[in-house]
Amino acid sequence: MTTAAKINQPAVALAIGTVLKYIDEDSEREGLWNTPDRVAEMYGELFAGVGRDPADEIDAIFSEDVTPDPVIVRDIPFYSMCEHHLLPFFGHARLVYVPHRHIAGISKIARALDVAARRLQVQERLTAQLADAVLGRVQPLAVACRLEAEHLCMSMRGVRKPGHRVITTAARMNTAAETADCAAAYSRRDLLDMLAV
Ligand SMILES: Nc1nc2c(ncn2[C@@H]2O[C@H](COP(=O)(O)OP(=O)(O)OP(=O)(O)O)[C@@H](O)[C@H]2O)c(=O)[nH]1
Ligand SMILES: [Zn+2]
Repeated sequence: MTTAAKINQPAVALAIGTVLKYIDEDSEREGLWNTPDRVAEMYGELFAGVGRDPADEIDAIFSEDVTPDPVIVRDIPFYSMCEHHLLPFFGHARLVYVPHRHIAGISKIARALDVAARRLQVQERLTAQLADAVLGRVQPLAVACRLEAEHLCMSMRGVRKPGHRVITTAARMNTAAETADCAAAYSRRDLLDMLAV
């Protein structure tokens, strides 16, 4: 189990205070008095996944009722932070996995997504980290994820395209010797097709 890296809130608050001094014409005004501390506390929440392994969240694994029939979880909301602009990107995730010897507690998949999302991210890496967490911990025959999101750095600034959607996918086959043949029954395309509807 990895230990979460707690952000240094006093140091972050100090830095935010400096930023405020340079971006506001009157950074001493009442409305901003507590802003550095508030933002530091908020960053503690938004970046609570730093130093944690998303796979550790998948700690309810069951060995009964396992059949190799695909399990699909869809429309799990997530919020993450773009590492280029420190602005949110947010949307919904879908995941399909084909059980082998285990099924996962479904809420644990959403927890793994949250841990991976609560750090500075790009959407592609977030998608891959979720697929890898399920592959590593549940050891299914195959798993695929699809994330659909809007990036505020593309909506409220820069190219200014509000309402756009970015779709990223990650598919993983279990290549362990005992599962390779069964996993081969599913192609990446099969899995991604299941997530497209
Ligand atoms: N692939 C990928 N790109 C991202 C993600 N989030 C933001 N970006 C992009 O990262 C790029 C950074 O480009 P730069 O040219 O360095 O930054 P910029 O001048 O602010 O770019 P613009 O956003 O085009 O104004 C932009 O094209 C963003 O759209 C992400 O999750 N995945
Ligand atoms: Zn960005």
